Amino acid sequence: MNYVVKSPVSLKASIKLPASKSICNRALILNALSYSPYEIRNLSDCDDTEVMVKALNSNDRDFDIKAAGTAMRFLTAFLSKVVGEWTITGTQRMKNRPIKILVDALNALGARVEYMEKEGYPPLRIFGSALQGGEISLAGGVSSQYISALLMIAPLMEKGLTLHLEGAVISKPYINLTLQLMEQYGVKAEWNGQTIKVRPQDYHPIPFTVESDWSAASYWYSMMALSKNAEIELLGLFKNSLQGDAAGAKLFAQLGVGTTYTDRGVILKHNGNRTKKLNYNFVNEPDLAQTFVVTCVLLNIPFRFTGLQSLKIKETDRIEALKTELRKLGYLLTDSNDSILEWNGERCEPETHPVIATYEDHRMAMAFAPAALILPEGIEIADPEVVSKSYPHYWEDLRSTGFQIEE
Ligand SMILES: O=C(O)C1=C[C@@H](OP(=O)(O)O)[C@@H](O)[C@H](O)C1
Ligand SMILES: C=C(OP(=O)(O)O)C(=O)O
Repeated sequence: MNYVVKSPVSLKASIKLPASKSICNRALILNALSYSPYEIRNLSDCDDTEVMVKALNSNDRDFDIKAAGTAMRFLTAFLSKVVGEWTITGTQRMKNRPIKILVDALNALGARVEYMEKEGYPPLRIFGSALQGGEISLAGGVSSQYISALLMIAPLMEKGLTLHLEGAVISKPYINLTLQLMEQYGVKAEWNGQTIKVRPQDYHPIPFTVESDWSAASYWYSMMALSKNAEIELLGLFKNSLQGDAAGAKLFAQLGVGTTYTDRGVILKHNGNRTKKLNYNFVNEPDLAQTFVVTCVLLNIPFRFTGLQSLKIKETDRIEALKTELRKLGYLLTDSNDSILEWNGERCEPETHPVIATYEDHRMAMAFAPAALILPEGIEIADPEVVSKSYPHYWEDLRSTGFQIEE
């Protein structure tokens, strides 16, 4: 199925964004580890959180977490300390997303995790037992989710855990998010330079409410940047958010979108500033990269984005996907070093009837939809249901604000 998305005459929106799946999936693990009697409030109904809820509440021994990176990594660590024999698998893409760094770390800490198919990749067979813990080194430049996964189970290891992170550490705000949430559940860690230390401790259950998702907010910021006449309010976002992607607000200020914080969320307004070129290192906010790439070309703002090394192992190779799909709209992007994407205004003939492929990647669909505000014919998006990974109500929210969406 494809959707053709067409612009509303004017865009007036007050949107209740989905809850952050990163926070939901951590809170679910921490609730389980603290034997919490409390139900998490404002839990997302997105796929990535649903697979986690299902796994944690089932009596099965075999889990399919579909396309959820956090669920794959967090549950692998979690299950390795729950006595029993478990298997965990996911989509075809998940079977090609590396997990060796985490598996090696767990095995070095006393776990027994084996590959069921290809060495280094899911599916996995996990023989859960009490974990000894101790001191290990692991690469910090592939995915922070391995580190978050280990940290959450660390206080329950017999000797605790000392993690030496090797090389540059990517997606650091997600590690901070993990540590902050652990602290809310009563566990302290120390992070000095390249070393994170967690002593043996118990978690304490707390009532917990999940914030709205700053990554999801970015698509509405993009719509604001691309429309002449719009009023957009986004509910449930906080200035002092635990989420690294809250940094998107500052960055969008350079693309003409100002943010006013209220006691119920944010109000977006045009601020009259637009940079001539945007240079930015996305190493801390990889999930915002697609939003900014698409928004910049449509605003005709050249850019040089670095720190994109993790994009190749996400839901799809996002660097390739962006280049291929923007070429259909007449924009020629250049990549280098597997981590840099640039555009200096290079154009080519656009396709007459472009259809944006989404590669089972929610962010491809969500980042391209705002193009409807600029392209006279609207924008056609293939397999639009992919948004359910993090934002199941995305198309309903667009419709509610006047976008026309036809199959
Ligand atoms: O820990 C998390 O919740 C996440 C960490 C990031 O992954 P990497 O650490 O693999 O970059 C991010 O891209 C993902 O959407 C969610
Ligand atoms: C990369 C993402 O998710 P994950 O790695 O958790 O599958 C994402 O949501 O953009």
